Amino acid sequence: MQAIGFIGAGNMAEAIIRGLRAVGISSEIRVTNRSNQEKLQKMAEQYMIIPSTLEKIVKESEIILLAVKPKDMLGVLKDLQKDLKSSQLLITVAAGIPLKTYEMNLPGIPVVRVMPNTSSYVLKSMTGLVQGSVVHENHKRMAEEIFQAVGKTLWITEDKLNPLMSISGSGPAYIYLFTETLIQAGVSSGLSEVDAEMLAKETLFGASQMLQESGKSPARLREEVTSPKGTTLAALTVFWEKDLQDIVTSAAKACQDRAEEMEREYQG
Ligand SMILES: NC(=O)C1=CN([C@@H]2O[C@H](COP(=O)(O)OP(=O)(O)OC[C@H]3O[C@@H](n4cnc5c(N)ncnc54)[C@H](O)[C@@H]3O)[C@@H](O)[C@H]2O)C=CC1
Ligand SMILES: O=C(O)[C@@H]1CCC=N1
Repeated sequence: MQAIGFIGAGNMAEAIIRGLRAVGISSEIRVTNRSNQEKLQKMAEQYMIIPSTLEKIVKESEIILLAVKPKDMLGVLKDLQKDLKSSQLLITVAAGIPLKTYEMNLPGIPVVRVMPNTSSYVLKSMTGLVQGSVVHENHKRMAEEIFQAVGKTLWITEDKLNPLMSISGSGPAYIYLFTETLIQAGVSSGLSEVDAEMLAKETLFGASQMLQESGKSPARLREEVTSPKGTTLAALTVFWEKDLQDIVTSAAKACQDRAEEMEREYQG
């Protein structure tokens, strides 16, 4: 894999870098971070990254991966305008910034817009990828190589990226919230916090593995837990009566609406 430079060393950058090193990718990885230089030093020790500056990253990386918050992106694009070359590939993980913003600010530079998730950390990301207008097959292969190393990938069109984000990009947070509420339910029923946490987490791990390995659909797996007139049915009936489907659909829609709002804000 070519030399990669990360601009931004937050949660998402660390998850990807950790994943790349975990699968044995030994390419040069340069990283710059505006805040928290201690974190950069720690990452140098843990993942053999080279703490760097934006200027050096532009000089020495074939792939530049933008991992700053959307509000900081326009500033970074301005900083990149002078020295970036069309032989370099730009990959952005930012939510809510359309491809045209990158292409207007950096004409002629190939850009791939991606939406991974933080499970890159454990090589289980689900990453959506969208190709920009000057992206060739070799650029697609370069982007795919990074994200296939840290999980599964799916090429889609840009109009589907916000729907994808509302499922797999933000989705881990929904699962963590559900886990938190399950732990709290256990505590409310009299279990200790420690026991409730172990029960909820192990249940989530087991169910995830069943989804992955059993070859059965989620509906079929649910039915196998649910005895007629039994305890599970009593619990599921509460989810249905309170319209869990409506809650989840509305949450995914809110996620997409916010992304669209950001896209209007950041299209400059
Ligand atoms: N956290 C997540 O689950 C996901 C995040 N994303 C996207 O990833 C991007 C980063 O998100 P997080 O890692 O969660 O944010 P974060 O806040 O943890 O990290 C961003 C980092 O960028 C640094 N930074 C800001 N401006 C900079 C500059 N000019 N030069 C160098 N470093 C700079 C900050 O100091 C910070 O450490 C966002 O655009 C977000 O939309 C995408 C998918 C999932
Ligand atoms: O919350 C956010 O905006 C980012 C995008 C997907 C996950 N986290």
